[in-house]
Amino acid sequence: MEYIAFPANRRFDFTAIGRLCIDLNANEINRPMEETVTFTKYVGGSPANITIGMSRFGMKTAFIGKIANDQMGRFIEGYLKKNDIDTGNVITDNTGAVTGLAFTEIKSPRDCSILMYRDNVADLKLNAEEVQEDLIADSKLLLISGTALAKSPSREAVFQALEYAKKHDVVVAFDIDYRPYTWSSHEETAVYYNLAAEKCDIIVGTREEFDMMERFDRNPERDDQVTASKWFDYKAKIVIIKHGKAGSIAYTKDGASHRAKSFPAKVVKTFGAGDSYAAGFLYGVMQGWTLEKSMEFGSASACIVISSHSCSDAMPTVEQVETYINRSNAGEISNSFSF
Ligand SMILES: Nc1ncnc2c1ncn2[C@@H]1O[C@H](COP(=O)(O)OP(=O)(O)OP(=O)(O)O)[C@@H](O)[C@H]1O
Ligand SMILES: O=C(O)C[C@@H](O)[C@H](O)C(=O)CO
Repeated sequence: MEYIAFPANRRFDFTAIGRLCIDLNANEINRPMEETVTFTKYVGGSPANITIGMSRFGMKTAFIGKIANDQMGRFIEGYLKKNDIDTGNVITDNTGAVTGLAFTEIKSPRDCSILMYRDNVADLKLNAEEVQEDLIADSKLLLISGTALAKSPSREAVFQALEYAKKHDVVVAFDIDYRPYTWSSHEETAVYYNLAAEKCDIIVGTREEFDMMERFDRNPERDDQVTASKWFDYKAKIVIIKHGKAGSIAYTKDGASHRAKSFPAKVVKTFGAGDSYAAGFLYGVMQGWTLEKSMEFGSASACIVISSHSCSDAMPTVEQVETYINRSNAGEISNSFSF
């Protein structure tokens, strides 16, 4: 059954708008960041990670964003180009804004956190006039990421992109991607997340992220099915609620639910699971696979990334994901933690 009809004859399969930042992942792992000394630099930013993942899967990809006019901005742009991501709508800031930094702390495979430096970041200075309509019009799928809604003018840029997507029948996926450090209040977050979600065909988030969106009409009795059903009254065709190691559930407008278990993994760090899962799932849906197969592919993709030190660098190829699935099903991969 086809849940999403993607437009044909578009130059790009997948275009994302939002955060381009730098991950600085602690090299001395399994200890608090107070005790770490060295870090490895990777390109980061949830939408950037997802785009890199889609590109590794062989999709034709592009990015809409803003980078700092410094070495970090040029590092990011060079990495996107090296990964065959079109950067024609990646704008260099001229106001002296800086690159967002995500310092990652790996106290243990189960206890990871991210310290984010987000003051005066270039990615939130993308404005609506800088969003290229012709790029969106030439894309099959547009990904928006929740954190880009946190401040103006990035907020208005996202809504402009949504208007272009609607005008040109571009499918829209919304990765909720709630990062508290970037928002000033829960109420403001819920307002803008709901306004954006109403315009999206696919919505992906964790249970906690949907709870945040339901702030104004929260009902403790609400379950995933009720949460998902709200969005089918708008534009949504697929709503996915992620539950970490417990797997994920996709709900569809026909009232069906589709479940996926997680795969065993030798976990190094937990973050990056959501981005790699989203890339794998969206890739599967774009291939016309069943939701179960797409979720399975996303789940295995996530395991590869959480078993690695990085997020962006670790984004796998189709062959690597298929091999992971086969090895896991053959019992060759166990749930273990690397120490
Ligand atoms: N410990 C784990 N072991 C195996 N698979 C996992 C694990 N954690 C997450 N996953 C897989 O990744 C998917 C997404 O993970 P999760 O629900 O944690 O999303 P997220 O919170 O957005 O991730 P992130 O930590 O990157 O923000 C899960 O549905 C599952 O398939
Ligand atoms: O999205 C962010 O700003 C943090 C990412 O760069 C980091 O790789 C991560 O947390 C992935 O989920």
